[in-house]
Amino acid sequence: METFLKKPNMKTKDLTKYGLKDTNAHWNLSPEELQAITIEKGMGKETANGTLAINTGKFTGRSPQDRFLVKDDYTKDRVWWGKTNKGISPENFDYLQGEIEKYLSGKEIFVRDGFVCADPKYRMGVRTVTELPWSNMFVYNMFLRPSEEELENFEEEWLVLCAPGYECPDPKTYGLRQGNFSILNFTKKIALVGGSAYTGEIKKGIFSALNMILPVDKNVLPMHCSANVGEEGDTAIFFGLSGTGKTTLSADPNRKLIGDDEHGWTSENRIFNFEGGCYAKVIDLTEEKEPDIYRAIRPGAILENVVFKDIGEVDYFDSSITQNTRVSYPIYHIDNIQKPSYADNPKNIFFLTCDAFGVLPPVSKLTPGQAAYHFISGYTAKVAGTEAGITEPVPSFSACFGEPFMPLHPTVYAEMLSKKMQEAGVNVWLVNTGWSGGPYGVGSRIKLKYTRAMITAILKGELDNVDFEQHPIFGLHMPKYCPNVPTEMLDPMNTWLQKGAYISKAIQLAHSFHLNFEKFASEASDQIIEGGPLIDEHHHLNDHV
Ligand SMILES: Nc1ncnc2c1ncn2[C@@H]1O[C@H](COP(=O)(O)OP(=O)(O)O)[C@@H](O)[C@H]1O
Ligand SMILES: C=C(OP(=O)(O)O)C(=O)O
Repeated sequence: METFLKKPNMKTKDLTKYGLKDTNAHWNLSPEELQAITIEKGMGKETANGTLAINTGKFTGRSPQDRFLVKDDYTKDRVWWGKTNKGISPENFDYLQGEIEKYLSGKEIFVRDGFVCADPKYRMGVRTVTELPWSNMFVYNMFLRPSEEELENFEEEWLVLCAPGYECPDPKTYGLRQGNFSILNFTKKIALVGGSAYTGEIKKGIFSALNMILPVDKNVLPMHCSANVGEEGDTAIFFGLSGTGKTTLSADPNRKLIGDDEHGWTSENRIFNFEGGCYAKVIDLTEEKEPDIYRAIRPGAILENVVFKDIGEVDYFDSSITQNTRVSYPIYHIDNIQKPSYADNPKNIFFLTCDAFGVLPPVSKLTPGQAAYHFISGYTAKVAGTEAGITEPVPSFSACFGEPFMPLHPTVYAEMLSKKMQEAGVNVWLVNTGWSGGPYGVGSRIKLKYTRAMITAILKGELDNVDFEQHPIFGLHMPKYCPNVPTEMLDPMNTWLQKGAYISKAIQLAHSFHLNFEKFASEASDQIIEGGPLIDEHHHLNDHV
């Protein structure tokens, strides 16, 4: 394998224009080469079937507080400086960019040219320069892979500089909270990742960029969702924050996978994947429960932060490094995929929420007003793992089911979605993949096989003619019957030991919804406001709590 390390770089592509000097740059190495280099450098090892396994070091998940957007003329009047999108000055960005360039200069580095956006009309070139060989292999897995010819003529629109080994020594001086950071500059079209080797930062950085560029410049709605399509061409999309089930539920052997995390909805009535690969969680993974993901773990894939129980054998139940153990793989590691990764307007939209209180029904049908209300609210629990500092489910509201990645005001995305849903005449469903029988600590997480059965029933039209009843507090319409699902669990109140305890918890949650929605109320129509919980929270809270 030494040949790769010693081979002079024959390409003449110029990195000095980015301020990178005297580098030994490897351009677009194959995944096999990158894997061999990773192992040669002692940065990873192989499982028995030859899959690369690496550790990301200190950061095993995203650090949302450390993500920034440059405050300049481009972002000034556009960005909604909400709770997680922090602003940084252009001068501080230039300083950090210069420091990263100095840090990478003189080093052996890895360059990868790839595309994002599978629809040719919206395709965008991204050049990623990484300090580590396996981060580069991640980019090969996750972005769309150009042909040889496309590589020869490749033109990048965005540049990602990823230097996990560079931590800013005096973060406060440069507007940072700590030494690691992830920053987008829309004017320079550069994404910087410093101090963190969590590969998710690279893909979520470009996702955040697309969440600005696509609606502003291209009239495309960007969505934090997975997507698949049935034999009849019926597309389904699954919105949800991290850990709610986008990847798991979209991997359905009976349907073609379009993508597991990020999609655009065009004005030409098309849903397209931004990416060329998947990034699945592998904690507690078994072949029986998640066969498609399990079988995608083969040479070419990269396992992150897993623990080996024996030579070459991974213990997927070991969370001693992190709960957020992962695997990235090119989408073609899944058998049943849509090629290319786009399809027609969706017929069904699922909002996945992982309700840690055990209040929301496992499945319910939403009216247009409820759909807009729940999209803007983005209620879920952050599940242990993906975000730094989250060790048990924490209820949260994340607008558009992806607030940390959305630079514009949530109502911009919500209005686009409502219009598209109306035009396409879709059904919208709220699916709780979280708790049943009580809150976290008392009840238990809804079994994957039941969630799958609910989704399958909907996709087959089996809930089209069943009776629904309205939830007394949330106003959601719950089916009274669903094939292959115990009927008593369809109304969550039945699963709690004490009805009174359920009602007070539900009212409490409804109250949180109302409080969260206050900041959006002035911009929301009556129809949307009426889509919220039915109760007047103060009156009922007094009655019941
Ligand atoms: N009822 C359920 N529905 C979906 N996922 C579930 C369910 N119960 C447990 N899980 C687990 O929750 C995790 C969901 O993660 P994932 O599909 O990667 O979410 P996302 O793609 O939205 O980040 C997986 O580890 C899956 O096995
Ligand atoms: C990679 C991420 O997305 P998800 O957890 O939804 O896969 C992330 O949020 O860091």
